[in-house]
Amino acid sequence: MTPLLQVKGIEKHYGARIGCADVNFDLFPGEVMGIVGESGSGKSTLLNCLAGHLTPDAGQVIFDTRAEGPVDTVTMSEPARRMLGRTDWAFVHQHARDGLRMNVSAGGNIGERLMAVGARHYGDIRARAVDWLDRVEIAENRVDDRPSAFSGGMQQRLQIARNLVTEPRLVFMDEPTGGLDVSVQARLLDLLRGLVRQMGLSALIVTHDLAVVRLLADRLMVMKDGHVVESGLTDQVLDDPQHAYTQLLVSSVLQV
Ligand SMILES: Nc1ncnc2c1ncn2[C@@H]1O[C@H](COP(=O)(O)OP(=O)(O)OP(=O)(O)O)[C@@H](O)[C@H]1O
Repeated sequence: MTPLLQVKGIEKHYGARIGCADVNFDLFPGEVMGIVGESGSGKSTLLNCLAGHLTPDAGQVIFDTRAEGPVDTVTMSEPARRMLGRTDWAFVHQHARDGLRMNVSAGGNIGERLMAVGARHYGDIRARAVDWLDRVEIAENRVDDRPSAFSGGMQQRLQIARNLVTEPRLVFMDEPTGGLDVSVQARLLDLLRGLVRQMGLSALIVTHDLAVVRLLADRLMVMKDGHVVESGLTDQVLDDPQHAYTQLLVSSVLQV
């Protein structure tokens, strides 16, 4: 099987400071990879390098595109990368307002993504928007409301609907449950788990919350000071951590 994503020697510095270095891994279709580590370990830098938001100083990010097969997204043109962002990729931000258009209705937020990939028929677009609102447990009668009228949890669910409606080949998620109340997090996590399973999603999920990776990720990479210090199957890494830092990370949570 061709990997969906091949990450080779990715490195990013901010002046003399290491953002991330020497990151190598493959992601296969239908796989969910968790990236964990404490604050400042380089998780967001890595995710942003992979999603084309930051240009790495070195390395390759080879993505198996729908249109042309495997392509290095680091060296591809900016317009081509932006097109990938609208078609093959999706990015779920920690703060829903970074991933939503706050002055556009909920239905419009979902419909816009569909139009970006060529949908034109108003009735079809609206029907799919309503269907996706339902899938993320937002009542149909909220379709014309703006996200600013939604709670934080609803906004996050809307952001997820907007991202998944076009059935992207790869979903990047940056702390998708961060900043929400614990009970809201649990519900969102449950919903995400259902969607990941139903859709067979391929995803990269950055989080500092081991419960998130325990529930969602097949595999795990543990980062410290910009480097991957341990990786493997999620259950294996969490139940039998080999690296002292992973042991510390796991033991610092009571129960995951
Ligand atoms: N724009 C920037 N300019 C300078 N240094 C940065 C910048 N962004 C990140 N860094 C540094 O790069 C390193 C990795 O940061 P990064 O934000 O990727 O970590 P993180 O694991 O995602 O942390 P958090 O969970 O707090 O977001 C840190 O030392 C950080 O201070």
